[in-house]
Amino acid sequence: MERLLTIAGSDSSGGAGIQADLKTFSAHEVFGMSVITAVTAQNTQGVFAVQDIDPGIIKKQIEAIYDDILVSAVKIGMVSQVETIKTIADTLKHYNEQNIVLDPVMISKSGYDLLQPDAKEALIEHLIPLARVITPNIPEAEVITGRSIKTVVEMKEAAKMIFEMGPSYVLVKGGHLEEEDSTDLLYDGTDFYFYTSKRVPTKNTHGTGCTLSSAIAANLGKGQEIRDAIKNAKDYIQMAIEHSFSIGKGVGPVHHFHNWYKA
Ligand SMILES: Nc1ncnc2c1ncn2[C@@H]1O[C@H](COP(=O)(O)OP(=O)(O)O)[C@@H](O)[C@H]1O
Ligand SMILES: Cc1ncc(COP(=O)(O)OP(=O)(O)O)c(N)n1
Repeated sequence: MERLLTIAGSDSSGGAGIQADLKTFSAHEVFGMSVITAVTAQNTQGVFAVQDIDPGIIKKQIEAIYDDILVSAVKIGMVSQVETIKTIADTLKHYNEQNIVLDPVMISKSGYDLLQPDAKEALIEHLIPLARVITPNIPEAEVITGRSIKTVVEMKEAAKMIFEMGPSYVLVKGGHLEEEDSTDLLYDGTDFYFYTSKRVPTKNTHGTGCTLSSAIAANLGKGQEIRDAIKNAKDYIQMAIEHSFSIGKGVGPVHHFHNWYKA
């Protein structure tokens, strides 16, 4: 069985972060493992506090896994601070990990800084070059490139700029563009590929980015080619959003299907 690792933060409400990643891995019938970078106190209404995990313990968690278990692919989510980023990058380089999906988590939908503003440069310098695929949403792509993105043409320009930072592929997600469809675009350094789905009219989109990146990692871990991995992950997130639901008073979580592709 494929062995998938998520390196990310914990979401106490279970909709995003490590919890969403592990649910996604289970739904894809791969074995999930986790390295926790931070513990957040959050629910459907917002993020209220963050406790970063000591970088030494983050390193030990990664070593404990790699010294014992062959990892099929890794998803990286919330990395919080400069020392966390450097530690993850150095340790994954030590183990020569190539199959990395980087979700450059920066600000929660409720507006909380999940990446400290002074850590942006470290993310660009140390983690982006290691990524097989990076999956920024539009606000994240704007921060990384320093450019405003309001159109598909601007999404393409941003993808090109981010590609120059060293990942093998860039997937700019279009969930934040207010259009009838939700279109993500992949850039491989030469061509653009579009992944379009009908926008689901729901407020319950907590954890969409985490789920999509984990599904891509699971598919890559199974040996799928990048374009199939993204197409299948996009189908998964579409179904998960279509079946999202309200818990609590705010933005509810997406639903994770087991055996969804056999349904
Ligand atoms: N309302 C929606 N209907 C259908 N797909 C959506 C919707 N909102 C987001 N998506 C899709 O979910 C994934 C995550 O998108 P996005 O919201 O851009 O990222 P993030 O969750 O990181 O902010 C993308 O594939 C995007 O196209
Ligand atoms: C611990 C943790 N990690 C990541 C996120 C961001 O999740 P995302 O799916 O990108 O979007 P929102 O959940 O913020 O809607 C998070 N909230 N918590």
